[in-house]
Amino acid sequence: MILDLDIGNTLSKWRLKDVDTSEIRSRGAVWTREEWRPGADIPNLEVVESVRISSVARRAVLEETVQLLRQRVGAVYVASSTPEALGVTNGYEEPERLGVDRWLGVLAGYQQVGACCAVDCGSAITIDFVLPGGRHLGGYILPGLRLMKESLKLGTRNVAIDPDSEPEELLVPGRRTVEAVNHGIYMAAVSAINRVYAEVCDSEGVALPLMVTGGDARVVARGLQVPHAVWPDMVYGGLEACFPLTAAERAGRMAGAPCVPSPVALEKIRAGLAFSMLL
Ligand SMILES: Nc1ncnc2c1ncn2[C@@H]1O[C@H](COP(=O)(O)OP(=O)(O)OP(=O)(O)O)[C@@H](O)[C@H]1O
Ligand SMILES: CC(C)(CO)[C@@H](O)C(=O)NCCC(=O)O
Ligand SMILES: [K+]
Repeated sequence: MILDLDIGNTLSKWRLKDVDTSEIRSRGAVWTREEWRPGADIPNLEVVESVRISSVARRAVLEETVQLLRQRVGAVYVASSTPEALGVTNGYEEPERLGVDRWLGVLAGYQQVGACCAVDCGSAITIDFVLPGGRHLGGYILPGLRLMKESLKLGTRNVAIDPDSEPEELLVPGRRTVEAVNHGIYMAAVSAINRVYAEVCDSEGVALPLMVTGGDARVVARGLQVPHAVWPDMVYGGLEACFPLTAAERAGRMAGAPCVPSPVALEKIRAGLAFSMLL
């Protein structure tokens, strides 16, 4: 079994993947600040042969995790942001400073569709771009839905946006504090992504496929105006592409990779942008 670990700022997600069949056997999540110690929420390490890790947590968290896993598991692979990988060149001035979850998302996206826009809606919302030919441009970081809400300190932190609500409901003026906050932060996230996507496609002269991942991907994606795919396992896809272990992975197939719709024509994106500038 392969253990894939995605250690985020809030949650550490894991999944167990069968080396022989490439099937996902189980999944779970634990709070990142908690100790990585076997228990109900932790996979059984007895069955694990290799571990692949993406971590954006404090260095100490990763070090402790790796140290513990090395005692029990044959092979431990830790992903890092590099100047170049799998045909993509990292757009950061200091490539190693690009969050590795962003880098893995970009690599997965490029492997799946080539040039693209990769959005991660987690503790932070990140928006990254790769052009045809593999040049990563860099991207944008804004607070995630939860962080925006907590920073307001209006007593609404425990009332989450219902992930099943329709974007139309979420965009009307709120008539209670909790509604005003939820609708406000939803509007902030969704309109930032719509705008940044259009601006970058316009200035680079290319319509890009769009992929969305992270804990808030589903609800945020519903407010996006252009074709897109939700890809919950996008970061894991990057781990698979960097450290292929199964036959399917060696053939370039990532588990759970979605069918990504073609983007709308660049003229349409430009027309939408021109229209929003008039408002
Ligand atoms: N059970 C949950 N616990 C915490 N957050 C959740 C949960 N379910 C959904 N979320 C939402 O998911 C977001 C966290 O997403 P994700 O799990 O992708 O975070 P993360 O990986 O810790 O983030 P990052 O990688 O940006 O640090 C939160 O903003 C929250 O709104
Ligand atoms: C932005 C986050 C927190 C998103 O998970 C992560 O990618 C990170 O810690 N990045 C380092 C800073 C950067 O990417 O520029
Ligand atoms: K993440």
